[in-house]
Amino acid sequence: MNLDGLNVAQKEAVLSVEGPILVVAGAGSGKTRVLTHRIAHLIESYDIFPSSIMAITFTNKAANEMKSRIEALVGPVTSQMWVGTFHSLCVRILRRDGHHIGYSRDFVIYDTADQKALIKTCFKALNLDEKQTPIKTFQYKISGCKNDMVTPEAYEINFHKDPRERDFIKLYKMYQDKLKSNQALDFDDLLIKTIELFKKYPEVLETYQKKFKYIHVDEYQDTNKAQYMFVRMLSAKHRNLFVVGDGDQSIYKWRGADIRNILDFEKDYPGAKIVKLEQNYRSTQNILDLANGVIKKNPGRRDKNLWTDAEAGEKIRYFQAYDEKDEARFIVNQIKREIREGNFNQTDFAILYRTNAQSRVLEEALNIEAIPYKVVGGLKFYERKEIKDLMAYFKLMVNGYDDVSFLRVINEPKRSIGDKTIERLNAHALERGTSLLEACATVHEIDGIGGKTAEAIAEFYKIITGLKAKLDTEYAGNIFDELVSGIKIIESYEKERSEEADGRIDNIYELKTVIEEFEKRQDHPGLRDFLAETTLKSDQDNIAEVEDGVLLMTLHASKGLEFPSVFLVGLEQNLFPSFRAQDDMEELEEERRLCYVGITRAEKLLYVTHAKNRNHFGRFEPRMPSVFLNEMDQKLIEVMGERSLAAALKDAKPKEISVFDIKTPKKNPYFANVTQKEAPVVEKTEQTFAPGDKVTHRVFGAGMVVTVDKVNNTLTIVFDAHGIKKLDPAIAPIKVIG
Ligand SMILES: Nc1ncnc2c1ncn2[C@@H]1O[C@H](COP(=O)(O)OP(=O)(O)OP(=O)(O)O)[C@@H](O)[C@H]1O
Ligand SMILES: [Mg+2]
Repeated sequence: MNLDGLNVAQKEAVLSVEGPILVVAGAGSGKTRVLTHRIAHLIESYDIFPSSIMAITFTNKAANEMKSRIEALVGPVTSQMWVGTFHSLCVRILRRDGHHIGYSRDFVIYDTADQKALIKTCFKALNLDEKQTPIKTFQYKISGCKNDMVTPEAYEINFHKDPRERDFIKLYKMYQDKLKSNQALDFDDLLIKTIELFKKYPEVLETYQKKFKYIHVDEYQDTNKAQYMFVRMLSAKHRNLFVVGDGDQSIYKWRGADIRNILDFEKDYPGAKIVKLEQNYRSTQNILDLANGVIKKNPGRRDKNLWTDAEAGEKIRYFQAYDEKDEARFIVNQIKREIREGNFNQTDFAILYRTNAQSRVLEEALNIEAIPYKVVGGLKFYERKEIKDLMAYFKLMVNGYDDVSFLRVINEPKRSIGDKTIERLNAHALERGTSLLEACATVHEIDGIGGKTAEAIAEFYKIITGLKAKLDTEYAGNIFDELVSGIKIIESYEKERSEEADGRIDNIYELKTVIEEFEKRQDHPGLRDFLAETTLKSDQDNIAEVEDGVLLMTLHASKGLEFPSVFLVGLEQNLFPSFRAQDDMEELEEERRLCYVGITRAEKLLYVTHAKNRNHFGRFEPRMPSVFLNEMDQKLIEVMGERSLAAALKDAKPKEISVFDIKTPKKNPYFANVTQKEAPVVEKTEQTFAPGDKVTHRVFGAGMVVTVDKVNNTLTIVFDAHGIKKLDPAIAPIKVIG
């Protein structure tokens, strides 16, 4: 096999055939390339059967990419290898051998929606109240347990004394039983059950161990406990495990990824060969220097200095925008200019942001200039669930006959209105020849709908018709506010306390911003007009969406990918780094790794932008530049706008942008309601903490202290909905609750 396209260190890795091997290296140093070449080399030079090779990665996109890279090297035999995501490989194993542990080969896989429906059934059976604990909370908790391989039984042993955990224990057990009796597995189970199979049936494990003589894992730094176990068991016999990763790119702690898997590789696999790659083939030296400078600020990492043969390249282009629209306009103008000057094609650009809600303004700016774009791994703004729901409310206000919109929102957020009730309402409407909405007016006359359900429907009717009456007199922004508070949609997402729900809340406020901006351009209250305009616009959006457009995606979705020109946008405190990092060092370090991932996606040109003000939660607020901007070497930066980075940072008084100085976390509007309900939180306290203490944190909610480290002054706390965190008790807004 031709190894010309590899450097010395890469060759060393590719030519290592036996034993455990870890390739640990920074971004763009060819880890994925080494992994695919190694597989090709095994086949071509050692006549290894393709069917004895396994290669694992994290996303379907990455798996397909890997397959085609291998295929380009060795041709169609690729199809005999097992190349896939952890989940897809486990499915294959369970289809063949799941019968040992009671699963037929036709088991079904439950996606998140199915999973939710099943949890709901369990809620009913156990008489649990969805309003008290949202289904999502338990859904995340189950997933968290499974990622850490904690069974219901194990959970019970640890937490049975805690009365607040009893419901969860019952639910988790019932959920597992029902999955089993439905012959169903959820995503997390795919791994868990495979491991269970291997543990209970060593002879089954042995056949796979014998079959897979060579196992490969890309992005090893993001494996969680279950994935780690899976790999460990499979490779135990031959010990030919080849993993590649970069501790600096571990960005999935919130999904249970454990960076220690990579740090401990030598310990876990004695005699392992470690190969380090230092030459980067992706980016210019300026881009690399910037990345190195930022990631260096993370303590406790092994320093590695990426270098490149490539030229210094363009400087990093910095722009401070007046607000998010100005930022979007700047980006679009730059894209247009670069294309016009023949430097890049439209497919060469990627815009990376921290939160999904940021895409809206960017999409709009691209639309105005008719630049085709594609939102990768996510939905366009107007296709997102919460936005569609609110738009359906508006449609229903404008047109009470719109039964489709009615059905979309009658039980959204949850009002305990089930299929039976809908059938009865429908029959009632048919009988009277009215719309479903009108049928609600006389809900108390319908047989079989009574009590709370009837009240909920009556309330729904009241809200819609009440707002309908104001459509021509009241400003759309106010109607929006009344609707959102009337249906309690924010509260319902707040209760979930998950990243996903936080994103949805962001989007809801973003919609308010859109509405208010629209209205500013009108001389009359304009919800009707707004609705008409956006419906048209979102149709046009579809026209603009093409495969070869500008790419928009979150930083998380960009891992492993590369683009000639990258915009890293919204570099502002409490956005990137996220507000979650404001009093949590570990979160901040994870955000910094995310920043490193973002910077290192760029090949030739990198822009970093931030806005001085931003519409956020429906308010126009001043923003502080991100602490990461402060960490960027200004010598590498070229100022694009009127204001230099130095000036922006000076204005913001460096003190204010150092997260280390923040003692009192700013109140976060997400949690405004939650905070009000809780007892006042003592900020700086003389409280003492002991392992086992139940605590509540203003942002992360309820949790339990696991360890108290007096030397470093940190507490390790397991939060119900946010996993394990290390916090400084002097800074974090925590309170012992008994
Ligand atoms: N020896 C080499 N000669 C030429 N190009 C190379 C070489 N090694 C890697 N490359 C190219 O450099 C780019 C980055 O490689 P690759 O994606 O494998 O890096 P990586 O370490 O997996 O990055 P990440 O950490 O971002 O996943 C790719 O375009 C790859 O083809
Ligand atoms: Mg890679």
